[in-house]
Amino acid sequence: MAAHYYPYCPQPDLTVGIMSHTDPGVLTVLLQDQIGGLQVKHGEGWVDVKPVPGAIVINVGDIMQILSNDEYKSNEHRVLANGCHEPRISIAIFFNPLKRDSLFGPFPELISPEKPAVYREFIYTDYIKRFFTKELDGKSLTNYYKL
Ligand SMILES: O=C(O)CCC(=O)C(=O)O
Ligand SMILES: [Fe+2]
Repeated sequence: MAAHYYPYCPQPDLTVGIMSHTDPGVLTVLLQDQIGGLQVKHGEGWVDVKPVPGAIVINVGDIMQILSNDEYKSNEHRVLANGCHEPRISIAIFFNPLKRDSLFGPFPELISPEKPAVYREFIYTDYIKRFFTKELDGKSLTNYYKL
């Protein structure tokens, strides 16, 4: 779980809240307050994920993309710097695999001659180490494991 606190930024055009990234796990459940600033990539552009009172945001993570052999796609998202005069708060709960020493890769049921495996297998511990030693930079984690 992560609790994010985005203080007021007097020059929001000069920086960002969180750089563009995808979440590495299976799914993320995100609760944001009413301030706004979360955006999701759509094509080459960015779309505001407007706060809806009582609603949660579900992000598909990279491991879901890999396990599903690209049936589900992890979504690139970012948070703008907060130009509002009150802080923004969000809480993210990350659902991650428990068996960290096991091999991960596309489910065999989702591999066929028509749809070969898109990703090679790997140990989750190595994968998560890679995530924490790189910058937040869009879809580089899934791209790294592509065949
Ligand atoms: O603060 C937000 O709305 C997003 C946070 C986020 O992307 C994350 O924790 O991975
Ligand atoms: Fe995220």
